[in-house]
Amino acid sequence: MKHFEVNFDGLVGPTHNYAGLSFGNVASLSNAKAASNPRQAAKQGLKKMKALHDLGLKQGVLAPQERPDMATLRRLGFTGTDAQVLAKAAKDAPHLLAACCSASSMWTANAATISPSADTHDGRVHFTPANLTNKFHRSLEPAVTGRILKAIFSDERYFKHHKHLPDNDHFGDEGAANHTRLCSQYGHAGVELFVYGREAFNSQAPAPRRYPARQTLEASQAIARLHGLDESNVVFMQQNPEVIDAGVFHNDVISVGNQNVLFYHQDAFANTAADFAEIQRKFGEHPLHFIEVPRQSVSVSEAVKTYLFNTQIVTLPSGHMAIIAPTECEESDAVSRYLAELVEKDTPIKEVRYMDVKESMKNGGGPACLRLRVALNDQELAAANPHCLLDDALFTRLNGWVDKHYRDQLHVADLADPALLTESRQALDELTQILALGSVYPFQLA
Ligand SMILES: N=C(N)NCCC[C@H](NC(=O)CCC(=O)O)C(=O)O
Repeated sequence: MKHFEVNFDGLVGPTHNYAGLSFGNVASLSNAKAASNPRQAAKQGLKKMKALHDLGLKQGVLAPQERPDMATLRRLGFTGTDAQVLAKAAKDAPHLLAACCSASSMWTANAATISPSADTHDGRVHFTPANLTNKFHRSLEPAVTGRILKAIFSDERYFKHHKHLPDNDHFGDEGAANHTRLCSQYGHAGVELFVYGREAFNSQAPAPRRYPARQTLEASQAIARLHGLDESNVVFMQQNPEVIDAGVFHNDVISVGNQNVLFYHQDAFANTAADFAEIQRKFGEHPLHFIEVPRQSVSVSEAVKTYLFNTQIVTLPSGHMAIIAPTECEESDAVSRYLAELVEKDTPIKEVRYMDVKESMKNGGGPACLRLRVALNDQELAAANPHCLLDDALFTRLNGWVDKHYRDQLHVADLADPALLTESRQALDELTQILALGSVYPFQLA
């Protein structure tokens, strides 16, 4: 049996904008109210997907959410026609309108946590959408995320879908951004690392003071239980609260793993020595590479600025690993020097590829935020919706679809434009046909 890691990248939605919605996310706040370019953002994302496909990797596409989220605006008390709802929200509560227009579902690392069949008790692939409770605009995502995942992974013989955790900060869950899996081969049982920011039911435990810890230990434990993971294959690790306060709002901004490599910053974790000893013990005999980046080489603030750790480490068909980094890393002397040295060292990482995802980066989303990893064997892959797997034809078709429907400039003031709602719904209606998703959006189900 063959095994693959399939990266499902989020397609950037037509309302991509900079609204400064994410307290604790430095880029989101510093670019608040800047003009965005949704067309370019979507094309940058597609280009990254195509580049990974061309490297010989399996690449999937996840559809964006319906925005503006009219159902939520109505639930919050705005009434009348769609145009009236938008106008009233823009006048009385522009912050709510912005939240209901965010294209944040593009960062599919936050869509869900996924455990491959080799790790779970029932031998199925388990999916739990993230509740994203810490940010209102993101808390609007899980129901539709669940529907989209079910439309791709529908065969119950292979796939098990759970409901997102209770919508409360005690169970704040940010999905795969705080979850990494180490393994010798994708199809072999691995060690799943769950990294959390605070303990919700223990006020004595360490926690950040300035910025929120979005993921709780209790949420991570619940996911491990739901997915039927064996205690001997799971490690719960606390993120260093000081780095959360320095702008590391998800663990994937300070560490990334792939197969037998864990690449991380010296300051990433609260209890590095004890946690790594547990990982090593649970991982067994196979060689494991802990690649630590010392703060003398790259400071935490440089890592946050450049997203050195929000890189994708991928295993190429040759067996070597490549690191897919944002161009911001190339533009930093310290980081580009570090990466040039890294590929010469005795580790599996042998090449660096820089990708331009600047439209996403300005909201704090790097290459790794834009993808959700799903490890599948060949039977599971054959059972997944083939229309969501990228090939040259789908790449060309999606580029044409973006050209047809997307604006090349969007200001926060444009979010109330009723034409944007019509354009977005037309685009998404066509997209569900291209990706053969059926009806997944509220406007399609109404
Ligand atoms: N690290 C990972 N995996 N994902 C990055 C998510 C970025 C996202 N930004 C935003 O939601 C900003 C939207 C705005 O401000 O308009 C967030 O903070 O949740």
